[in-house]
Order: sequence, then structure tokens, then C-alpha cells
Amino acid sequence: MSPVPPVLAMEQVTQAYSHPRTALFRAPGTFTVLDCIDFHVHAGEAVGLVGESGAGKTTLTRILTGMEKPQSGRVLFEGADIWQAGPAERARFRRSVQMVLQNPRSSLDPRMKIGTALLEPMRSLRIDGNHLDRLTEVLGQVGLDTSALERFPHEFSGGQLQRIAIARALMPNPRVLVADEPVSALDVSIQAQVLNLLKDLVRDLGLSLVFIAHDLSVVAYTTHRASVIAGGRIVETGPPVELFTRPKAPQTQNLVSAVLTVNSGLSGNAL
Ligand SMILES: Nc1ncnc2c1ncn2[C@@H]1O[C@H](COP(=O)(O)OP(=O)(O)OP(=O)(O)O)[C@@H](O)[C@H]1O
Repeated sequence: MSPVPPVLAMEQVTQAYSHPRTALFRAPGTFTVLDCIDFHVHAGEAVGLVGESGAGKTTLTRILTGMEKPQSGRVLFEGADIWQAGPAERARFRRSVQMVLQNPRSSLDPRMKIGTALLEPMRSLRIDGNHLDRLTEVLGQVGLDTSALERFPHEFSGGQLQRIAIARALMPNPRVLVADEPVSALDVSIQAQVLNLLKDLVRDLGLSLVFIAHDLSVVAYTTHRASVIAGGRIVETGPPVELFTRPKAPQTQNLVSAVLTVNSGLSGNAL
């Protein structure tokens, strides 16, 4: 029997731009943002991708979710290349891989009631039917009730809005959630609630989670396995506890000391 392929993967992905977006006065030349990247997530697995600003995390996310085509390499959904897929397979990929973004205030339209916002993916993905039962189900999965449906985004706290953004991502019944810095815009006091919700969804629904962040501690808390990206390359992969306790690559060591510095700063303030 052949082994089950990862639900979502990239193989040998390279992406280069003519010059970095930030370099206003630099002469044009090729700038490699991702360099021969292999990355995958299995069904029911939570995988982290951690790296400093500019490491290539957003570019990798855009390619993994099919928003951007890589210059070379392949993106595979259930073992099939998404850029070679026919319309039906492509539609299944688009339904099955959903994103949660950093800032729920900017990802939800302030003029749109929550009920309408939650139905938006069903409309854009052309999933027909009466979705009332689904609305009740996903709100329950994120710990909210149906009274949210008639309200507007400004009536909710940041943590509740991120729950709503997660509910919206769950509406099409995806297999994979790709969460790009999902707690970095939230108060520290409510970050753990959203991290726990993501962990519960992986455990209870068998979802796969790709968790992208610059903070190794939140990735370690949420995932089974994590990769460190730096300068467009994966420099280390392993169980998060290993990365924390025995970081090998210098870039991983920097991420560990960044966490330690923040924590000692916080405890210093508390004294
Ligand atoms: N479309 C583009 N054209 C040119 N350069 C780009 C483009 N997209 C990204 N870059 C550059 O590629 C590098 C990696 O960017 P990317 O946004 O993927 O990193 P990141 O790890 O997500 O950083 P951050 O955490 O700050 O968002 C940066 O130097 C960025 O300026």
C-alpha cells in the first residue's frame, strides 16, 4: 500500500523578484525570496513556520494557498499539482484550504453584518444551499452563539472578531487552515484563548493547521512540528520543544533568545 500523501505540500519551490520591494534605489537584479523550499502538512497535523520579518513567510503562504504561482517547483494538494489541476479539482482545493489573517478588524468589512460575512466564502466559492445549519455549527465550534449573526464587527472585541474570522474560514468545511500571524494583533491576555481554539479545532475536527508567526513560543504552543525560515530557506525543522531546547541553526538560536528576552522583560516589568 502506498503511503498517504501530505494533504498540502510544496516541493522545491523557488520564487524570485526583480528586486526587493523595500529597495527603492537599488539597481534591478534578481532577488530570491524562496529558495528550493520543501514544506508539507499531513491530515490532522499542526505545522509551524517561524521566521523573522522579511524571511519569506508571507510569500510562502501566498504560494501554498495558490494565490501566487511559483517560478519553479510544485504545490500539491492531496498529492496532485494544483497548477496542473482541472477546474473541479481546483475548486476543491480552493474550498479545502482556507486562510486566517493577522488582523480580523481589517479582514472583516465593517459595514457587513457577521451573518453576511460568514456566508461570503460560500458565495464566492459557489457552494449552493441553505447554510443556516452550517452557520450555527461553525459559530458553536468557535465558542459564539447565533446572536452574533445580526451584529456588526465594531460590536466585538479583537479576540471575538478573530473567532469570527476563524468561523468564516471554517464555513466551506476546509481540510487545511493556514493561519498567518493569527494572534499578533491581539492583546496578550486573549492570545492564549485563540491559540487554544486553533488547537481544539485540529484535535476535534481533524483539521490540518499551518501556523505562521515570527514568535517561536506561540508556534511551539500550537504545533506538532515547526520549520524555521531565514533568507528564503528552511534552516531547521523539528518538534518545537527540540527547537527551543536544542536549537542548531543560528537563526533558530536568535528566535529562542528573542522569546527569552521578551519574557524576561515582562517578568522584569512585573516586579
Ligand atoms: N512582490 C514582491 N516584489 C518584490 N519583493 C517582494 C515581493 N514580495 C515580497 N518581497 C520581498 O521578499 C522578502 C520576503 O518578504 P515576505 O513578505 O515573504 O517576508 P515575511 O517573512 O512574511 O516578512 P514579514 O513578517 O515582515 O511580513 C522581503 O524582502 C520583501 O520585501
